[in-house]
Amino acid sequence: MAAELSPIDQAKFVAARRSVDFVESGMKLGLGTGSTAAWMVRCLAERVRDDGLEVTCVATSTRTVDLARSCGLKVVSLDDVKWLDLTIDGADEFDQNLNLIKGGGAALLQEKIVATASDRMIVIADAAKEVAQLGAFPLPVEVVPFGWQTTKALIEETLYSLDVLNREVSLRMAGDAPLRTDEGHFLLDLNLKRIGNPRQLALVLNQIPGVVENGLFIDICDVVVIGQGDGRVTVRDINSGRIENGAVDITESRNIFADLD
Ligand SMILES: O=C[C@H](O)[C@H](O)[C@H](O)COP(=O)(O)O
Repeated sequence: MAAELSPIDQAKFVAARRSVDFVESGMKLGLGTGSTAAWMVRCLAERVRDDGLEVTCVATSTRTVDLARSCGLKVVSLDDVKWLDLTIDGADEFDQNLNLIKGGGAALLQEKIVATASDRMIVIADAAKEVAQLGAFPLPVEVVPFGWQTTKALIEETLYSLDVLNREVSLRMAGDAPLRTDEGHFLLDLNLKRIGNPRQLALVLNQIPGVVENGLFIDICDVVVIGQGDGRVTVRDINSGRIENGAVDITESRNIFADLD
């Protein structure tokens, strides 16, 4: 129920609710992963039900596949459709250029493949995710399990050569064992505090043997929808420079089953 939601969850709902206004019937859609994306999946399912929209969805994690199907959405594989009209996803941080850190929910690899295969990517976020400089959120890097400690050492060496001052690298755990992504890989979280040159870092990380992908999304996001706990919402389009302010009725979240992950 909306009255029981924290302001941050209300803000996530607001961004998610506004984002599904961009969906048109016939679209092929990428569905992100995480608590904000989970709201979006529910809002989308409501539009499909109430407005008769017909959409085909590709999900970015097994969690999102399960949620979308349980909401009655049609989910296919990316290989079934190959290209998408629009992807809507959350983020851990975004800057003024709409470059992102993603992967806090361990889904960065499929998220980056799906977003890159989309004509447009919309990021949905609460206002606290906006930063002047990326890096306060530890940067997730997906690595193959084979020789992961060597890969970690190579990452640390690379950070040193780039003069990155803060370079704590830790293996993400799930209880007593390393967390496995949907693709069976491990995740290293790079606590860098500040990322001076995200474009350069994204490129050099992916050149290290054993690195599968990193959580920096550079020049991928087109639009950010920023929600606030009181219902205010801002839509910012990086290509047109257009900024639109509006509001969402937060009581609408009562109609949506709020099984947040
Ligand atoms: O791997 C997970 C994703 O990149 C999420 O979109 C990101 O962590 C944001 O998640 P949330 O909406 O739960 O803050």
